[in-house]
Amino acid sequence: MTDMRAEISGQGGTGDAGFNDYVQLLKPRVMSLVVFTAMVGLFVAPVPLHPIEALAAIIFIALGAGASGALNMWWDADIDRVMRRTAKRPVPSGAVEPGEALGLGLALSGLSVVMLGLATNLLAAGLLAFTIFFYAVVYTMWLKRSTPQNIVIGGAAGAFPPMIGWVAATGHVGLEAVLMFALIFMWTPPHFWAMALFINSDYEKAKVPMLTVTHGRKSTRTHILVYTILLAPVALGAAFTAIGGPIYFAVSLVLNALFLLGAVRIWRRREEVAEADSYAVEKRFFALSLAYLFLHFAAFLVEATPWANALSTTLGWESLTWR
Ligand code: HEM
Ligand SMILES: CC(C)=CCC/C(C)=C/CC/C(C)=C/COP(=O)(O)OP(=O)(O)O
Repeated sequence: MTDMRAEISGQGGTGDAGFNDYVQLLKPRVMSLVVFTAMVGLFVAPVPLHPIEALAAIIFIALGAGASGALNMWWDADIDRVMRRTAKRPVPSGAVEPGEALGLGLALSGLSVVMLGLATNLLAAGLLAFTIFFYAVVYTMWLKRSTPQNIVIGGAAGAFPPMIGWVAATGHVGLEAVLMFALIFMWTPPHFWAMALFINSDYEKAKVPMLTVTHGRKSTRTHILVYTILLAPVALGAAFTAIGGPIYFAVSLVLNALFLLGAVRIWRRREEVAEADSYAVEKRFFALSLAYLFLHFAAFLVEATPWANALSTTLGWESLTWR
């Protein structure tokens, strides 16, 4: 099977991979934010884990996330080879054999799920297994090449990590875990489509039916605005739950105002103008999307500290909170 995929994608691999090639296989940059959201889900949960258990849970969720990245790179080697942004990745560049990427992805998936189950609970392990399956099989092998809604549905995979963290600590799914899921789920389309606006030619070349390819940039701009509008009440609503508070609310208000302004600017942009300035506004919006998610989750973390609790009590925030 592996050899067959290697043949299909026309690559054998030299096999002379260094340690860094294996690290790159785990998509460390993207997964760093994924793991941060999982860590926040774990720390803001109402049941504190023993520090050793918490550290183990974060390590195994990170391993699982990396494993899903390796499986994605194994399956996508043929299109990654065609796209400028991804051509130097370890499998398409030939540094890592396709079979090695598959083997590492499967081994780390199994290891991370079993170890998370042993370190925390079965539900957390089951959710991790489902998330790996959703990203590697449902998104990568099925949706990515078949529908422009690929990242809307597939985005669920990236939304599960804080829920896994929460469940690792509590053993069950709570309202707050669902809200953290919803926040990432609604954030993913503007995050991804902003980037698709300025790397559309890559997807066109690789024949991946991203929204920019199938419906054009104008429609994608409208989609970004719609999802950014829908995202705001989800993000702000979390302020009035047990994981929110006045600091989170203030941070979220500013971030949503900036994100909405950015989305409106993107929506109003004429294509000739965007092309003339090399998609500078779209690139800034993509960078803002990363700060948006990071700062929302950092604010959840701040709200879990004793002095933030004291501030909430002083302001009477509890009376506004849905518990
Ligand atoms: C289906 C969902 C998603 C898609 C299709 C998507 C797609 C992408 C792509 C194609 C890139 C450029 C990556 C590169 O060239 O290395 C990127 C960057 C990034 N994404 Fe996403 N993303 C998704 C969800 C997420 C989630 C859930 C997170 C974190 C919670 C995330 C965090 C990041 C980060 C941190 C970067 C910047 C990486 C860097 O600086 O190299 N993404 N995303
Ligand atoms: C715990 C766990 C298993 C977490 C997984 C989290 C997850 C699904 C993150 C997805 C983020 C991501 C790298 C999308 C890239 O899509 P792409 O593959 O289309 O991007 P590419 O073109 O850069 O390969």
